[in-house]
Amino acid sequence: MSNKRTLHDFFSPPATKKIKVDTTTNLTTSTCDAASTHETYPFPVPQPPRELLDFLSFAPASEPRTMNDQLDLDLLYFPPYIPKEAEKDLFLFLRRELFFYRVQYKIKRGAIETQINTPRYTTVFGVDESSRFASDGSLVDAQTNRSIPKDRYACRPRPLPGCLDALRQLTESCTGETFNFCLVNYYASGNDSISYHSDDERFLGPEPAIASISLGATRDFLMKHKPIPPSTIAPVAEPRPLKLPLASGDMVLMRGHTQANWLHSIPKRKGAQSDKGRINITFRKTMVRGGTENYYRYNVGDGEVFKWNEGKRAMVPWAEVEGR
Ligand SMILES: O=C(O)CCC(=O)C(=O)O
Ligand SMILES: [Fe+2]
Repeated sequence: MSNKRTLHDFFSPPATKKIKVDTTTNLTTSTCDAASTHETYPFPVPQPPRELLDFLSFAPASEPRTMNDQLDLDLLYFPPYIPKEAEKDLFLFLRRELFFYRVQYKIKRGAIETQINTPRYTTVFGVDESSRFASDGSLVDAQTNRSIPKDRYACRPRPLPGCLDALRQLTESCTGETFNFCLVNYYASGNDSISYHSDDERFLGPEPAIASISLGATRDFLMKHKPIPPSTIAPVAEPRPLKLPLASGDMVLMRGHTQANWLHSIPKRKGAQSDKGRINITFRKTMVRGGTENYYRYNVGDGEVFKWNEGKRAMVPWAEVEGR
């Protein structure tokens, strides 16, 4: 669990090579100071300032606590993971520079259709294991390296911008896991939330590892075991619910049997810090196409783009900002 390669190395071009900016595809690779662009991005995402990257490369900022003393629970908790010197600037940078969505969709149960308004801002980057992004930003088949068939995806997968890809690399080296997706949540206030769920979709494989980084306002992360049928009660203590008050810079790695057996949530919150925003970044590994479709549908959707507005101190529709 060490991180010998610095983020400086990651962003610096190799000494012998010239930075190559591909003008035909509107994509710059993340090895230089140029902003990350892609035909699917509404606007470019700049690289973080050098000092921020320097501090980030000292992650993890603490030794992790293993939490596996309960039935099916397997967590690594880093309080904190992001160094103190970087946590606030990273929060401000990501809130200011990323594009977000407020996804709405309908679910049908029997004859009843319900409108769901996702109670937080979301955005997502990445593609499942069947494909990868070539250096020109196009998608190629992971096995053959040939362009993917046009109908492989109904959605339009987006590569991780340099800032999130640097965090991904760091997190891979700190956890020994590998990730191909990055989901970002922005909770604008204590009124935004995520209800109890588990990230146990089949497209993540049998024992998915999910690294979850918190920035900004402290929010309670609640966990509870899924109901255990009475007949299968094992001769172990009944699992107790957990409450982790996740502070800015903390990371929780959920792995092993956790997703299959535990639910987690960020409930609405009143009082302390409830007027402050919080960013959550999760890194995951999606095995098949269905996962890519699912993540873009529920984290980008087809609604308008939001961007942080410093004057209004709020996410506002990007079209409004641009005067389009
Ligand atoms: O915001 C968090 O800490 C949790 C987010 C989460 O559970 C998810 O995106 O699946
Ligand atoms: Fe989750």
